[in-house]
Amino acid sequence: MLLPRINHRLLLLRHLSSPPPFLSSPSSSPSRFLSSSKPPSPASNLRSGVMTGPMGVQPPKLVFRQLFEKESSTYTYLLADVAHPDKPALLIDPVDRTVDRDLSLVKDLGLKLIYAMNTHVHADHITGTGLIKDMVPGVKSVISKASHSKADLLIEAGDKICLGSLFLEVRATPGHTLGCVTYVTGDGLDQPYPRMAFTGDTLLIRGCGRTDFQGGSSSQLYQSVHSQIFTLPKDTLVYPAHDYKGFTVSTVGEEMLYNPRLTKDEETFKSIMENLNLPYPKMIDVAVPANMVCGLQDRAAKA
Ligand SMILES: N[C@@H](CCC(=O)N[C@@H](CSS)C(=O)NCC(=O)O)C(=O)O
Repeated sequence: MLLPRINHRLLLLRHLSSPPPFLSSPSSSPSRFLSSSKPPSPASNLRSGVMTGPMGVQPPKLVFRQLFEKESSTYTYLLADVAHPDKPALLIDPVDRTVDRDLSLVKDLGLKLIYAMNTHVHADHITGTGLIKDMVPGVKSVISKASHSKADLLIEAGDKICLGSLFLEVRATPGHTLGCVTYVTGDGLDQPYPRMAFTGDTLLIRGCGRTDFQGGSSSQLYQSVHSQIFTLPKDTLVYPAHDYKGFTVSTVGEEMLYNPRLTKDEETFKSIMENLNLPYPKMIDVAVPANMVCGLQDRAAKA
């Protein structure tokens, strides 16, 4: 069967100097969100996992699912633009063990998976991006250039990853690892509201990623969170790559108030991080080399 060809140069807009047409219209200025006489209510934005725009009058566009892998307590996220004829979709931080489940959901929802993305080189599980590439022809694996890993698309801060008419901004948030990034949904009237930040292991709910291996640095993580995440609107939803306590989602405002590590000054934060005394992840020696090639461990060994 012939699959439609997708021009990935059009989908990945590097260091966009001027906003795309839909953002340049005066009606899409962020101040319109504030000046709306009818403020958005949660009910108007979230219906059965489908988000609409801030006024609740736009056709639903984003299909969003949070999926859990219980052995590593990892969250995988599925996003799709269902208003686009192709229904393009992407997965953030898929896990090898749950690829079948994730792909079957993609199929059930009639989506066309185009990207399998990582927020960073994981140390506790093997990414599903390699398996997904094998199972779904045409899917591109994505990871940051700063991770020094192999993938089809090596992204950098400022890149925009387009998904139909939705897009994700890339923010560099090193600290847990050198190459950690946070993907943030776009800013604009036709983008999901509130914005959503996929923080990987940089910012966890009431916690943060450890900084004691893989080029980690507590001072870098502190700066990353404060400059790249805590500067987002306070109602931005925070979706981490892990949760060990049963939380599913937080907001920037909530973490700015209640995160027990990141509400402290930098020196106190560093001391907290130096004294975590966490055992190394059980799979670190297998997971890191595999994830440096986006999980294509068998192929890399054979090559
Ligand atoms: N026990 C797990 C690993 C737990 C762990 O170290 N989690 C990491 C993220 S995965 S590398 C982390 O940063 N934790 C921060 C924290 O405060 O818990 C295993 O053996 O896999």
